[in-house]
Amino acid sequence: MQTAVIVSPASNCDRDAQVALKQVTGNDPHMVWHADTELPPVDLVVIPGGFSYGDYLRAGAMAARSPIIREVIARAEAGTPVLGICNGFQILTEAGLLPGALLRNAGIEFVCGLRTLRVENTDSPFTKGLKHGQYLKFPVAHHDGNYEADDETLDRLEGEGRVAFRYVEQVNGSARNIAGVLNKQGNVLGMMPHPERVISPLLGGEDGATFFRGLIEAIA
Ligand SMILES: NC(=O)CC[C@H](N)C(=O)O
Repeated sequence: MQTAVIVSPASNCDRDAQVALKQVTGNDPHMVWHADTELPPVDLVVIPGGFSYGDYLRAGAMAARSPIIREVIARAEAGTPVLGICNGFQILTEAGLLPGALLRNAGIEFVCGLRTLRVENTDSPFTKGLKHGQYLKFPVAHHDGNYEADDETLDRLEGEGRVAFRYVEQVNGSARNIAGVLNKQGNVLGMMPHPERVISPLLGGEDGATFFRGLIEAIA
């Protein structure tokens, strides 16, 4: 099992993603710089959290135009699973791989801490190992996590089962408490909460390890 983590200037969860992937796959992921134009053959691409390009213009807007993202889009279209966490989710919407946008949190404040999510989809590689209605506790840490899309898009996402995770309480103003969404094919997931930060009791929880184990088993 080979994986890749995309690293941009001011990514800050790339090391966490690297450690989580090593823990579940046994292999070191390829750390791929944003300016690279090619990805090695991999079974999974992770775009980690952070403040790529200082969140300049809009969070994720500049990283979405990085050379490597053209290759990520090509892989996603060819069916490779792509996971965007927090800033990675922002990059995926800015790159057009996922619908909607991540706006400034309602209330303007940076939100930080463990939040509970409910699993809403079990029909994608990312969620196959989970149970519908299962609760997961993942940390959030963002100022632009307020997921918005027009009503037609939101209804379509709901109707097609593409809401992967929902917060059980209001966290940042997100429409319908959406915490994570899938693309139509189910091989691209964007989520604001951070599973890579809870992969051991030493880090305050193991729900992230459960998430990554399920994902790796689904694509093995
Ligand atoms: N943890 C992160 O990835 C932070 C995401 C982001 N740039 C924000 O604060 O909205």
